[in-house]
Amino acid sequence: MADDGMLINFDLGDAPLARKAKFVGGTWRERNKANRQAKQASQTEPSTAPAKTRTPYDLSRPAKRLRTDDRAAEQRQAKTPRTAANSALYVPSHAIKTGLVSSSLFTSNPEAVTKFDEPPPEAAEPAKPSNAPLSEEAENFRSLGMSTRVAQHLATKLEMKAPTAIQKNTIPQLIKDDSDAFLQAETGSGKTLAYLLPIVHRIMALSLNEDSAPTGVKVHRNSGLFAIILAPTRELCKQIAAVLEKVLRCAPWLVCATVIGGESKHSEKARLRKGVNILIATPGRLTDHLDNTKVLNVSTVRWLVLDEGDRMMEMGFEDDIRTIVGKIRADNLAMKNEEGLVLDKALPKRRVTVLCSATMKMNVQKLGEISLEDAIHIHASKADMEKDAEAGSNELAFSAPAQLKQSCLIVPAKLRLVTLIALLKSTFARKGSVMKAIIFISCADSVDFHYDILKDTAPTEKPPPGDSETDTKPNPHIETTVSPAAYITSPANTRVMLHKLHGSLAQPVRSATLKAYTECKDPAVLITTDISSRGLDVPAVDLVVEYDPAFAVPDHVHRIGRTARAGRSGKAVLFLMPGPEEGYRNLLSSDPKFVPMESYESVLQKGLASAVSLPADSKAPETTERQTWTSRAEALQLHLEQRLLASPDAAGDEEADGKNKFAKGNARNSKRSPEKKDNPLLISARQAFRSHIRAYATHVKEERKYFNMGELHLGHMAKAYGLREAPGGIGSGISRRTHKATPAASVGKKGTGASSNGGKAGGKFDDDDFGGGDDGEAQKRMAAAMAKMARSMNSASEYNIGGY
Ligand SMILES: Nc1ncnc2c1ncn2[C@@H]1O[C@H](COP(=O)(O)OP(=O)(O)OP(=O)(O)O)[C@@H](O)[C@H]1O
Repeated sequence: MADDGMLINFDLGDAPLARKAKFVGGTWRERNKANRQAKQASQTEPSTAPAKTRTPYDLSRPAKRLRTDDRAAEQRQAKTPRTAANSALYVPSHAIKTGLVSSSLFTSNPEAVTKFDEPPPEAAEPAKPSNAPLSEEAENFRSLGMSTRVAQHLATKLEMKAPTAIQKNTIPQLIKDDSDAFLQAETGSGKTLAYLLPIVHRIMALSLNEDSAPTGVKVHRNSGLFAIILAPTRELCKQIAAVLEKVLRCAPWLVCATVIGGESKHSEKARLRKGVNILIATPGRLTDHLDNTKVLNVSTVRWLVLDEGDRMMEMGFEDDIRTIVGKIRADNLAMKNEEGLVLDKALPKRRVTVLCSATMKMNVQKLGEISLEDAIHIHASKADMEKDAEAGSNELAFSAPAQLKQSCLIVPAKLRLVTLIALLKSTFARKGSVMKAIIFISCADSVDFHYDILKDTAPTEKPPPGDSETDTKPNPHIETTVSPAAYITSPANTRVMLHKLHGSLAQPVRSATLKAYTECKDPAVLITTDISSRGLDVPAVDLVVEYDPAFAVPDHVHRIGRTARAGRSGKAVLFLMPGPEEGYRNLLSSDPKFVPMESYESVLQKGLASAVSLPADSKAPETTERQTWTSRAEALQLHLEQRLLASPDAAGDEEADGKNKFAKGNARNSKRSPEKKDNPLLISARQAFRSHIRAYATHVKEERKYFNMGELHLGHMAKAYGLREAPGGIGSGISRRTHKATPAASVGKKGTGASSNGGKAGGKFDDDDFGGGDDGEAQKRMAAAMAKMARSMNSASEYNIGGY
């Protein structure tokens, strides 16, 4: 037993606990006598043992004190009403009976080896935004070659008067030239409009000339499909479609549509039959339609855009993209041979492929080989171009927006959960300072657990927003994904709304939750997986917390890029643990000062400076104003652990009745009698812990020296899930080796969403769990196998399994 962190997992029984003193030296008789005397002394006068004989791992004092104090506290609680003053720590009687003793939060934690950086001086000039629109005087959309009609529409209806740097460099190029292009620019720099505007402009030019006078050619929805935009996720497709619809309001005769997984194929077919000019699709679903929907004619397609191309490759869409490119190429040729393109005066003479991403990886080059011919590489600035050239083709070349303030927080495993709560509490302490935050977590099970533990248990007086502003009826799709938060509220922000989003949720739930988060008028937190890391554009996001580090650096860049968009400010905090993980900071930036290191103590001190508001049905008293931040952190941790230990009836929602997926999974896998119900929160925590550990093993090969399974303290990590059980119990089957997942195992765990792999550490991984997992052929084969399975399942999510 290495330290007291592990002791949380033992049932200590009722016998007094004392560490046996070991006597060395002297004769056997003398040692025996000394042992006998020590035994007698410990039986009669346990408290008189000299303090110096206690080791840091001495169990006797805390165990005994806790239990006697708690018994007394229990009796007091029975007699007197509990108030904030009379007890800070409430321990339920069953916890006392089972003898569960929590290890101290602040002992035996590994020290950070890196020295903490001084906070940046207050007077420091804030960095100039690098992804903001340019000045109106210098540039406007008209001067880039856009028609007056579109430029005016952008300025008056969309409040976009000047282009961003990437738009300035891309729009004239794609209007005048028919070359393929690769757009690479920071997150939030307006890449979507950079490729959409030239397409819209050129399609509009078929029917309207420069002065918006009719050309005599009538274009309508049945004139042909001119552009296909592929994106990796349904959410991103919907978002691109929403931007395009706004732009097309100035050309209502043009129609766009989406074909994405999770939607009714029947209604998608009906829409395609009616006619569509610009189609936004996920690759899997488009391939499906190309195979099965005769009415989908791609012979007139002049643009193919691959948005977030690197992500699509990671997700195993390579074959789909090859099929799509091949089909368009073949149909274009057939069309040309037959009658030639009638409408091709304003349209490109050849099919133009545009590749678009904030991050460039080797797999993008592969994608380029499949789809691009002599592509022009378009950057936002000359500096970016030079940086990219310097980095060379084998290097990762990307950076975060200059105005984005990054920091990393070195938090020992045991303290992770309380530190997260403290960070969020101080984030929402002032009204209006932060409106929206996103917390990235490695896997869906862990998202579920953190949502469950952080949400308030009180029935909401005001229902979460429905589908429209006037809709006062609660939206059933968000019943289990949107809730007011406990713990992180403050007197200034008494209502902070909590949202959860991951790929294992049904599509209507995903869409409704994202909408609720985007439109939420209260301060809002989104707890999510990497499903939200790409492309998601919610301008009001002020803070991104990477509670679990990304599986690969490019994913980190996309995650933090959800804030500081289009010139706005933003902050990103990365949680790392003391030890090898500290080295990861150097990977994020060649200048470590760029990502300053903060101490968790300061976060706890700030966040727990005032009392924490506990969930409405909590039996524990509020933490008191008189407590110090350390005792408040301990009380909070104890309270969280006790919530997991409460009887299912006390936890008491429908989950306890077996409706909860975790409860079901537990009943299936548990060796105990199925009647014995566990608290659903405890089941959720165990499941989340297992999945977290498995996810930890899937960091990309180059980064595993920082995220080393061998260095992970399972007992300490369990505490971050409020668990007191032995890692041997909750983590059984977890291998400390980082090994490549096999397709079969992966598919199994994906498919079931619970531990279905023969009692091994199961758990629901999220969409992206394999995105950054393992390298090489095995990874690719796995992704391809899963993509194939998704297609054969037909209903399978485009995003739900590594491929989609
Ligand atoms: N010219 C402009 N003026 C003002 N705002 C703009 C302009 N162009 C784009 N935006 C806004 O900038 C935000 C980011 O745009 P967009 O989502 O296209 O960025 P992106 O570069 O694709 O980011 P990511 O790489 O994260 O997907 C959006 O809210 C968009 O409305």
